[in-house]
Amino acid sequence: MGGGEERARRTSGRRGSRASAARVAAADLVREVRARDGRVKDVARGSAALAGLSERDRDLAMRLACGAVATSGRLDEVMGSHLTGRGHLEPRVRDALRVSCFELLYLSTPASVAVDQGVELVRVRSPRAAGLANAVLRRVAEEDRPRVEAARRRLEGHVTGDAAAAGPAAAGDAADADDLADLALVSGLPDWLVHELVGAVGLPAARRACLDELEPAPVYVRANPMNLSPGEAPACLAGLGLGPRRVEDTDVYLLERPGALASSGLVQEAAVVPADLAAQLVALVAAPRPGATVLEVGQGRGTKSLLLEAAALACGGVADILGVDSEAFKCRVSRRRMEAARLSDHVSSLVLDARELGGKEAPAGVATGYDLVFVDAPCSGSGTMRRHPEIAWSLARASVEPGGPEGAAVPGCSAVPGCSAAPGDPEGAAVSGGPEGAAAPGCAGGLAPLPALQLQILTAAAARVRPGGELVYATCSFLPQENADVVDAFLGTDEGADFELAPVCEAWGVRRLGEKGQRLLRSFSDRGTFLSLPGKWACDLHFCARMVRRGQ
Ligand SMILES: C[S@@+](CC[C@H](N)C(=O)[O-])C[C@H]1O[C@@H](n2cnc3c(N)ncnc32)[C@H](O)[C@@H]1O
Repeated sequence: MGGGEERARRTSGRRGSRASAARVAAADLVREVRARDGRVKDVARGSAALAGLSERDRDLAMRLACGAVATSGRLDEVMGSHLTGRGHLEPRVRDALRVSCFELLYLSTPASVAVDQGVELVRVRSPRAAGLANAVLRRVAEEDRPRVEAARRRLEGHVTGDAAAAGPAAAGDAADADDLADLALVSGLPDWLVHELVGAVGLPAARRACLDELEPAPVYVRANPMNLSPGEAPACLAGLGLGPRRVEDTDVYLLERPGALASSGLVQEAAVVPADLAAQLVALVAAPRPGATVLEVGQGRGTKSLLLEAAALACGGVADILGVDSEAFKCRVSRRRMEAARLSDHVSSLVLDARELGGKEAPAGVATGYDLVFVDAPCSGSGTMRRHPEIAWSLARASVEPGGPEGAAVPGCSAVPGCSAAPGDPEGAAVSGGPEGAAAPGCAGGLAPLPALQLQILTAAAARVRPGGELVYATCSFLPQENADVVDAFLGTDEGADFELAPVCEAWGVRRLGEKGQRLLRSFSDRGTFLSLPGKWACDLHFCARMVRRGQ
């Protein structure tokens, strides 16, 4: 913070109030995310202001910063409607106003407190903008907050079956313009993503997802059997006060009080693997048998490798996994994690562009045929926006929808005009470089750039499945363009003609679950593929499809 801002902060308490440390930290985070075009979590990790706060204030600062980023476009629209004729907002003033506008619209803070704090927060940034902030925030409190509250009540009415609260549009599952407007207002998502969400999961599930969208994401863990026996996990988690709740009869636990997980050392020691329930279930669909050979494509920092091994170990023994990823630093992180997990003899990492996996000859270090090839594809991350709030308003529609405006694309489509930028992928859809001249085949064939890259990776990886072996394709996106469309396009290629779709519920790792776990999986399985939806268990939206290569 500059000296001017510090002076302004010291003198800001005109009527005895001053901006709270949590709100100042939130506005700092929002500014940093904008200035660095970064991710909230990465910026938060290095934030001294955040580190100096109490746990309660840190939680509030994170809630405000994540919310202000997740709803930024919606907040600008609301604020913009009260700014007409009032001139241009300096970016640092806009950052502070977004934080306060989010608090007014989406948190239960009394309006008078949120407005007063908002004015003081803006005064810290720019004393002369305090009057403008006062005028805008008062109108947001009087006009927009009641609109959001009413929309929320209607959505809750639909979800709980309270027809009086739901209002006249209660009947039927087809979304009309009022439904879409309510969903957009309550979730803060861009209109196009709301539209896509309803198309992908249906109106009832979209309502639940939109109601949850701005709540803190739940924390799920499962034990790494190499360091903590699954039988001892519940007592260990409960003893630390984490409030574990078992998900049906799986080995996955929801932590009802996850606050102490970070300081418990369990994650650093690789005793437990934190990952959303959806990711944990995808790993069960892809679970390798003990002793199986596995090629994991898009290994990233190794979370799924740990989950795949946990599933194999729970059934008697380790699998042999080779993970490939185009990002060298992720491979380094993954190797470190496997050492901590005592799995480095069984899981290795290779820096490789997966598009090089195709053809008769396998690249150096890669075997010719694997029992299982698991493609954890680079994707938009649209199913994980609760955890990665910057995705919602930075994801370029044209990167996932064919025929969109030029310029929104992913590297690897570089041979195709307009393919040069990257979408807002939490796990690096943006790959640097790529094999010489490797155009994404689908780019020219009607797929948008990101699905085209996914198809190219899936097709190349499929070449490494042995006859009779399995190919699992997964994304953390709900967009059909990245999911079923890619799988359908793959099955239509020469390589794909050798594969047939196999129901996820018949996967070995799923059949080994008890009745309740299998029922949970079945509830997420539509036409044989998997798409997780928020319901009894809050979770991200992930997709996976399982395919088997013909022959033995
Ligand atoms: C969804 S993330 C994988 C997450 C990872 N499996 C985990 O559980 O931590 C997709 C990964 O694909 C990698 N990736 C993107 N393009 C790639 C390519 N052409 N070849 C190999 N990996 C790629 C990204 O670096 C990213 O780590």
